[in-house]
Amino acid sequence: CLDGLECILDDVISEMCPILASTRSALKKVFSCSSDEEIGPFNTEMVSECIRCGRDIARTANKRGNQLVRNGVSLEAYSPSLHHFFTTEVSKDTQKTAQVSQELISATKLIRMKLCSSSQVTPNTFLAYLENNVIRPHELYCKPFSKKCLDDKYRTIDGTCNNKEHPGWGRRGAPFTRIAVPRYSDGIYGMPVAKSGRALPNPRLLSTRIFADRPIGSRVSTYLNMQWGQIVTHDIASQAMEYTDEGGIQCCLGNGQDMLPQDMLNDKCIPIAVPEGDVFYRQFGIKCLNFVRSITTPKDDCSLGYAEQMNTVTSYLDGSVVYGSDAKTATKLRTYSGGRLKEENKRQCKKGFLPTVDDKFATCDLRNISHPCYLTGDVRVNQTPTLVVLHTLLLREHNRVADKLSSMNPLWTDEKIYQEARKIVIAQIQHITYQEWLPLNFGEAYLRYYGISPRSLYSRSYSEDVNPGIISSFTSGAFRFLHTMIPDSIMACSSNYQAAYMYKLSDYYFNPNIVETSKDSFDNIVRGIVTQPSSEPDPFFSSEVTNLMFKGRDKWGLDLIAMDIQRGRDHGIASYNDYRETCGLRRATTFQDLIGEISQDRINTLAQLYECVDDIDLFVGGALEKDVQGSVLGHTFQCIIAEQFYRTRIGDRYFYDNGEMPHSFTPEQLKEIKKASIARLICDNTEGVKLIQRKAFEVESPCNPKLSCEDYENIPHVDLTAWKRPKFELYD
Ligand code: HEM
Ligand SMILES: [Ca+2]
Repeated sequence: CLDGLECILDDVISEMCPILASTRSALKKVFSCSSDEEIGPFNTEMVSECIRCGRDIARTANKRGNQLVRNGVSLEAYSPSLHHFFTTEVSKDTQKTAQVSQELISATKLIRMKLCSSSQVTPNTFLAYLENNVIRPHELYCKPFSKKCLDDKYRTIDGTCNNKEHPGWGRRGAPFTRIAVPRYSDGIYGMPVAKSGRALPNPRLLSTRIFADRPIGSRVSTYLNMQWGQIVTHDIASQAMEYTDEGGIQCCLGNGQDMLPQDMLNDKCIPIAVPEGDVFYRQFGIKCLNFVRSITTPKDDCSLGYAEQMNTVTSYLDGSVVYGSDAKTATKLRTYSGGRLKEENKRQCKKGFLPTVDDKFATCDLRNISHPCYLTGDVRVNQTPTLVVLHTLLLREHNRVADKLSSMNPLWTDEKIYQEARKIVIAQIQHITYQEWLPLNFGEAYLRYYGISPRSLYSRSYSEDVNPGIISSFTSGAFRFLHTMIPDSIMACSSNYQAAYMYKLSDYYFNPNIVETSKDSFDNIVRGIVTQPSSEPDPFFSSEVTNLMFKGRDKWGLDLIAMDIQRGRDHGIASYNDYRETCGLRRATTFQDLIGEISQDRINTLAQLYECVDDIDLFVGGALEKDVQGSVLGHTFQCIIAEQFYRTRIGDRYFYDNGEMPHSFTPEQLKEIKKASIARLICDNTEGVKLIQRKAFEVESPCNPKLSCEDYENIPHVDLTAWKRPKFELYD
């Protein structure tokens, strides 16, 4: 803490709003209001004044951001950084909420500074005080979340009211949750720094020095296994980047030729500098990679405190990738006839494709207006053609189920069929994830340990006390490690699985046209993803994502791994060492203490790059740990991911096998749902895929041979006659 008003003002201004000279006078008022004695720990007048001033600062910053874009500091067409913004869709209401949270963050910083400058309160005491003593602004300014819930038989679209005691838990727009105290440099929102106060190692340097490319295919898992992981991710988590009214935010000069000078920099910018000796980027003269902070959201009770980032989709594994996380999207996707979702027919294919998005060029990198660009429940759908394939399979499954239900129950309304089909598709997604996907990747033992292994029939483990919200270190740390499973290319196979064609991933980001170039394209890609191995889950990542991600017409793209590290810092994720403790390992005091979990050569590399063992980023330390037996992960990531999938299941009142609830499936129905598999989903929703291995997340082998889709003994189907009701039975 500093003495003297001018000194304090300089400190505040440089930390919070480096270029907002206009806020100086507003700040002056806050900092000169009263004498030390009068202030007391939390004088309400002072708090209101700080909230007012925080609001002014955040609003001025926002206006300035818009102005910068209008003045031409904007993203270039077809650039990787513009494509990155294709994955962010911020609705007006989201933007408003995010803005209020920025105002509260500014207010929190002001109060902390004011107390620090005038009393013995240290930043830590202040934060501890805030944890225990809720301070919040007037309800007219930020209204705590509340909702009256009906006793609903079906899930809401936005996730509210799943938990009746806490109707906001798991909803679209909820804050990510935390299992360790954040490491913001100022305790509130500042980008983390090393223990010494110096900068943490450059994320691009860490990416190239530790995670360089070594393309090895997995001997166990297929491309489909990786692709399902991404679908699961997109169902439960989506952070969005800060946005201006005028579009995305540019943080680099030109297309990355240099860092932007301070006076042209949006305060949400945290660009990644490309180090001098970078062999890849420097050949193209690229010195700066665009990177923008995630939007934040007020806590459910609107209280002041450190920044929390917003999850813009429902945290439940509830098919939001198919149906949307908000009413407007959900409505747009429905036909309102026969319970069906919209689909389009293409090239004499009997099965439908996803509908076309309203503004193709704002969402896809198309070379040609006739190329497809799709609309579904999640904005990231067009990121890769294989992601489109999975979305399409799920859309087709919904309509297949809806058609069957409606032909068996001709009196059912559109709404009834839609909701029942939705419930069945969600149940299948949950079953495939918990029965097939999690055990393959993380081992049966952990599912047993956490009490979330499949039950013979019903489970009764729902707990109202478990918050199903997505844990920040899960989504901005641990789960991103599975980026290691992304292969270089996408394989397409002909009908006899013989001839194959490889497409480079980087040629098809946001350009999914290869799924419908010919009548057979879709099925060819499906055969490819069940045949092609995923990349080996090791600490090496494909240069298709570390150098070329979202490459448009340039020769270079972004670095996903540098972004994973930077995003972890943006969200204030606690350090690797903190998570060792959270997860029951001994805290390391020297680099050498890591020897139980990390090999000696990797410890040496870490020691060269980081100043202190406490500085290691969660993503980096976790990625280097030796695998736990039966899992693709080390101890720390396993612990975080296990905790998340426990919460996602136990905290979901509508989880598909929950028994004794008004909305529970009948025993006959549940038995059928439990026959679902990813192999059957593919067989039922493609035209020309006639053969598939029973365990389609695993590569073909003598123990897992390709079988006929008509082999109902080994690849059973979900018999929907369990949903046939007596002809004149009435329904709500
Ligand atoms: C070709 C495949 C994939 C691509 C191109 C891709 C790309 C991306 C990108 C661009 C982001 C946002 C980066 C940021 O701004 O911070 C991201 C986030 C993420 N990815 Fe991937 N990813 C892929 C596959 C996967 C897979 C297989 C998994 C896990 C099984 C995964 C897990 C995640 C998670 C957890 C996040 C954070 C989600 C959020 O909170 O918004 N991704 N990925
Ligand atoms: Ca969801």
